[in-house]
Amino acid sequence: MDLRAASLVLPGRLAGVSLALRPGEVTAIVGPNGAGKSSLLSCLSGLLAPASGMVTGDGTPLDHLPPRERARRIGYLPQSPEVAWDVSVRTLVSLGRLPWQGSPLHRAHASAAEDEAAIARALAAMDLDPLAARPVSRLSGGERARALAARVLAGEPAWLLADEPLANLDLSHAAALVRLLRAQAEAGRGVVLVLHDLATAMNRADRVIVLDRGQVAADGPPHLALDPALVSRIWGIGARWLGDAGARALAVD
Ligand SMILES: Nc1ncnc2c1ncn2[C@@H]1O[C@H](COP(=O)(O)OP(=O)(O)OP(=O)(O)O)[C@@H](O)[C@H]1O
Repeated sequence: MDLRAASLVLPGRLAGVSLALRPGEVTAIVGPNGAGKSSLLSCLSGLLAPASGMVTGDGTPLDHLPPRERARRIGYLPQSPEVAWDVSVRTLVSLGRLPWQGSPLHRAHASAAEDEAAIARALAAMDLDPLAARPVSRLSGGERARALAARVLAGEPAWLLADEPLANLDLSHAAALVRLLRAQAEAGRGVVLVLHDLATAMNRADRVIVLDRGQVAADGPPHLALDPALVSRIWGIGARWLGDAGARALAVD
């Protein structure tokens, strides 16, 4: 499924954003605080309705899809997800399978074995096996972030939309999550990440969208979208890229 945004407007947040996102790629959305990144990701997930404009998946407006079908297609990890109940990590992750559960006669119904296998894959991918029985209230901030990411991964959606998924992770878990998301894209899924770390966007994304004051300021391959002159202008800093392709670092004055 492709994912398209047409002229999205949310007063004070998005000022006419149009994008065509492709599966099989890691797309990074970057921009200063308040640029509209989270608002755009919420609209792309179908959870926030724009005042005008439309988001479509393969030409179908997202609000025409039944909620479970939309959830099977689009997994969304918000910036500060709430955990409503103090369940175990395993139970939290298993909630990611809800979109696949329903009547056994339903076309998209998953068997219990498929659910178990997806939950096991997500727990292992986020290095949560030793914590699976632990109540969520007794996790560190980064462990909780990994559990919430695993919940989304367990749903095995066609699109993974994640708002600053690396923010609370240590270096090795952040690197593991980036590798996993790249592998998901290589397997044909769509991956869209809001990132603050421009070096991760430069080195690990296939495409970078720079948002500024609710508008797309640049959109393209990382080395073009993250041109130092544009970075300097939009973030209001002196910026230079150092090092070789794939391992660039941003030097900020
Ligand atoms: N629920 C809301 N209602 C109205 N305005 C909002 C709401 N949430 C955010 N805003 C405003 O919309 C603009 C864009 O916010 P958004 O959270 O999308 O930015 P962002 O780029 O994700 O920022 P950050 O990097 O700080 O997370 C900001 O000016 C913000 O103050």
